[in-house]
Amino acid sequence: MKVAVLGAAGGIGQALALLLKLNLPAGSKLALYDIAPVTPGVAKDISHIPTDVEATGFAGEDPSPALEGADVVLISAGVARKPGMDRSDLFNINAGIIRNLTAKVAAVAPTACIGIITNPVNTTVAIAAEVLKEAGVYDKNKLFGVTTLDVIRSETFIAEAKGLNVADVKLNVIGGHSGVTILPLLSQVKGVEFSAEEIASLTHRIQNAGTEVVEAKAGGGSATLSMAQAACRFGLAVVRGLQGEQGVIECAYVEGAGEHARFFAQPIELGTAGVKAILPYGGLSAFEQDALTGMLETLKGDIHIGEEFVK
Ligand SMILES: NC(=O)c1ccc[n+]([C@@H]2O[C@H](COP(=O)([O-])OP(=O)(O)OC[C@H]3O[C@@H](n4cnc5c(N)ncnc54)[C@H](O)[C@@H]3O)[C@@H](O)[C@H]2O)c1
Ligand SMILES: O=C(O)C[C@H](O)C(=O)O
Repeated sequence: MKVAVLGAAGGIGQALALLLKLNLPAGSKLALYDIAPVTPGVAKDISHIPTDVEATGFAGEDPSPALEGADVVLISAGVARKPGMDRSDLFNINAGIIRNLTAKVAAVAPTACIGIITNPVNTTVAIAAEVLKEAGVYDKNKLFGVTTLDVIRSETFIAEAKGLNVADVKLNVIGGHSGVTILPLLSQVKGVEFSAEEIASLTHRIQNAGTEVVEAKAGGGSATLSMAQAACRFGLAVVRGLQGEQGVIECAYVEGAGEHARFFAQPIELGTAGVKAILPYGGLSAFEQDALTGMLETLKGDIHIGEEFVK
């Protein structure tokens, strides 16, 4: 199994590279690419860690050597928010980066599963899909917006608020990855009751958790370490599915049947060819139904911007 990380010298990329070096199955290959000249050094650095994962690093304008033979490509290349910015403010720079990198993936590793971390995810995934389509290699079962950070935040905040063992907290987070489009289904957490105030405040905290980190980092960027853990969890799930493990389930932002929007974050089962099945996300409370209805215009608008960018 070969996993490539594009944007590997960044805050997410370096931490993700470390986690993958520690956690990928024995015999895996890990290719790190970034425009930053330090990238071969990042690979050299983690290559001294004694695990059976071979790390190589590539810098410069061309990601092709990192992509050759890749089964999974995780993309975190691009700029991050500063206080006062929305994720959509990153579009002007990140849209072009995702377009160019996805075109390289289409040319060099056209059957790879691609996980997009770069913001604004609601839009960058639509850009990647259109680029892959233009290249004639789009497989909707192999393109994912990585929304796992919303899931791990939900698990953490709910466990803290209710005094639960975090390992016991399971829920789906559906919709997209920004503001009101992030919808944690708190009503599905087993064994706890939430008051209406708790539902409102926990939902708000999960939706604004990215901003919480951006403000706390005071101009030094956005979430990197928690994001790396989230991307590692998701990347390993994709690898486990590709290797034939049964019952591998995560939420991700994928193109499904389009009941709500072309792309929608929802629970999926991963298999040997990417998405094996889109799973039902379960019943919604009245609060969640309203929130779902209320987000759709924003989500569809974000997707439309991505589709138009490529046309
Ligand atoms: N999906 C999520 O939940 C989530 C969470 C956190 C951050 N993000 C997003 O991830 C992205 C990266 O965040 P970060 O904190 O790692 O930023 P960063 O600035 O620390 O790292 C970005 C890296 O991308 C590299 N880069 C830029 N253009 C490139 C290109 N064309 N090819 C290859 N590499 C390129 C830079 O050299 C840099 O090393 C941002 O867009 C951020 O908003 C998403
Ligand atoms: O908030 C950001 O800009 C980064 C990321 O999307 C996050 O949720 O932390």
